[in-house]
Amino acid sequence: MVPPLALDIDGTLTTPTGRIDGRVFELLPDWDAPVVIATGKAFPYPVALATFLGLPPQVIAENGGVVHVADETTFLADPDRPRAVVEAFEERGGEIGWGDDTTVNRWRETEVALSTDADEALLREVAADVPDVEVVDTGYAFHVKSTSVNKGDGLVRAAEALELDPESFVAVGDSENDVSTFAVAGDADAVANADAAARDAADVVLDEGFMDGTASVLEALSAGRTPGE
Ligand SMILES: O=C(O)COP(=O)(O)O
Ligand SMILES: [Mg+2]
Repeated sequence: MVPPLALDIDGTLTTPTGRIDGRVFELLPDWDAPVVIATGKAFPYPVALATFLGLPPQVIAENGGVVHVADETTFLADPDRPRAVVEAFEERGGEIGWGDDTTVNRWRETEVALSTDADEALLREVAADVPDVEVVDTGYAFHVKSTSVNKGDGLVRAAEALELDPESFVAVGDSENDVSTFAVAGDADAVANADAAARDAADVVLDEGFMDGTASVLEALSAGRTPGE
C-alpha cells in the first residue's frame, strides 16, 4: 500500500530548467493512492497538470488560497490587500517584472505574484504597512498573500474531503511555501535544491534535486522503503 502524496510543482516535479519532468507522466497516473498537487501557481495550472495526468483534480493553488477537491472549489483568502500592496508598490516605481507575460496573474483569485526580478526590498517595505499580508519567496516568484492561508491548511482541508488523515500523506517540496505542508504531512521530504526553510522543516533532505529527488521518494515508497534511506 503506497501513501497519499502532497506534491509541490516548481522545483519538485520540474527539471532545473523549469519544465515538467517526463517521469511525472510515468510515475503519477498509476499511483495507487490520492495525489494532491499543492502549489503557489494559479488555479488552472495544477488542474491542467492533474487533468493531463488522468488524475482527479485534487488541488491546492495560490499557496492555499484556493482548494479544489471532491468537485468543490473553495476560495479561502481575499485578494484586496495583496492587490493594494502591489498597487502601492507600483505607485512607488516598483514593477511586477513579468514583461509581456500577462498570464501569471490573470487567473489568480486570492494573491498576486511578482517576478523574482522585482525590487524585493521595496515590496517588503510596502507590504509591511498592510496588515495580514506577507511576502513569500518560492525561488520562482514573490507571492503577496494573506497570512491566513497556506498550503498546509489546504492539505488539512483536502485530506478531510478525501476522508484521510493529513498525517497519512507524504509531502515533497522545495521552498518556504512548502514548510506548512511539511508540518502537516506525516513524512516530509525536501529535494536537494530546497531552500533553507524547506530543508529545516523536512524530515529528510534528499541527495537528489528536482524530479530526481521526487522520483527517488516515489520509488522508495513503491518498494516499501523509507525515502532517503
Ligand atoms: O508559483 C511559484 O512561485 C512556485 O510554485 P510551487 O509552489 O509549485 O513551487
Ligand atoms: Mg516549489
